[in-house]
Amino acid sequence: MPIEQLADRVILKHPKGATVEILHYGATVISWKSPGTSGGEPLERLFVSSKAALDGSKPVRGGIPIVFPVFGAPVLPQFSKLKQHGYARCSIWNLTSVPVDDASTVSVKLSLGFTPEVKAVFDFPVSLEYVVTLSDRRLGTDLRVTNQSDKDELQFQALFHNYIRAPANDVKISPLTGKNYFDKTEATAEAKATAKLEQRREVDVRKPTDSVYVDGGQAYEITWPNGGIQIKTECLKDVVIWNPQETIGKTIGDMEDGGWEKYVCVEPGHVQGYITLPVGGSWVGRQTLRDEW
Ligand SMILES: O=P(O)(O)OC[C@H]1O[C@@H](O)[C@H](O)[C@@H](O)[C@@H]1O
Repeated sequence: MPIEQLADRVILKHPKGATVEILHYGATVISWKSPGTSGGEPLERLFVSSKAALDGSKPVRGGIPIVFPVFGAPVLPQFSKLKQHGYARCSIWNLTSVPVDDASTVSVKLSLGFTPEVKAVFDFPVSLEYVVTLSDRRLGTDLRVTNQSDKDELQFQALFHNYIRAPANDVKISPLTGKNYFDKTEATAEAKATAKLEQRREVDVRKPTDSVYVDGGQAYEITWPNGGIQIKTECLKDVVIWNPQETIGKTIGDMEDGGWEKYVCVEPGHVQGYITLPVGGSWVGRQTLRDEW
C-alpha cells in the first residue's frame, strides 16, 4: 500500500480510502480519515486545533500525542527535568520499518532511542518503538517501552492523548459506571486526591472535565447523534476524559476559538501509579480505534 514519506511526516493510504498522517515530531498522529460504515467519502476522525504548531516548536494541540514517561506535571525526582506529559510528544522520532503491508492492513514503526536530547531531560537508557496500523475502519497504536539499563528498574507512566473529533456537548462516554475517578477540576489538593465514584450511565463533558478513571476498563464507546468511535485497549488500565469547555479553553494559547466544542479527549493510559520494568524488560500498551458511523 502507498506509504508517502515527506520531510516532516509519513502518510499511509488504504485502498478503501482510509488515511493516517504521522509527524516525526512526537510521532504524533495528526490525521485519521476513514470512510466509516457508509463506505463514502473518508471523514476526519481526530481534532487538531487550527492554531496547533506542527513545526516542532511545541507539542501538537490535537491528534494523538504520546504521553511518556510521566503524565501531568512531574512529581518524582527522576522526572524533575521533564515538562508536563514528558518528552515523547516533543522529540523527533525516526521511521524505522514497515512491519505489515498486505491487502487489508499497513503499519509503520517509528523509534526514539536514548539520544543526547533525551538524556538531557531524562537520564535513563530507554528505547521507544511506536507502531501505527491502518486498516479500512480501524487505527491501531502500540507503544513498546524497553528498559536498556543493565542495573536499574524503570518506572514510568504512558498514555495516548486521543483528541476525538466530535460535538463535545452531545458526546456520551461509557461504560464507566461504578469506576473510581480523580477529578482534577476540584479546587483543593485534598479534593483532587479524593476518589469519586462514577454513578452516571453515560459520562458527558458539558462542564469542564478532567477526570482520571482508575482501572477504567478495556473498551470505551464514545457516541453522539449519528456518530461514534469505539476504543479497545490492552495493558492501559486507566482512562482520562478531558474537555476544558470555554472558560478554560480560552486560556489555552494554541486552542482555536470554539475548539473545545469540537472534540473530546478520551485517553487510555497507565497513569495512576507507575509501571515498573525490570532490567532489560519490555512493556507494550496498545489501543485500537474503530469508527462507528
Ligand atoms: O496542555 P497539555 O499539556 O497538552 O495538557 C492538556 C490536558 O491533558 C490532559 O490529559 C490532562 O488531564 C489535563 O490536565 C491537561 O490540561
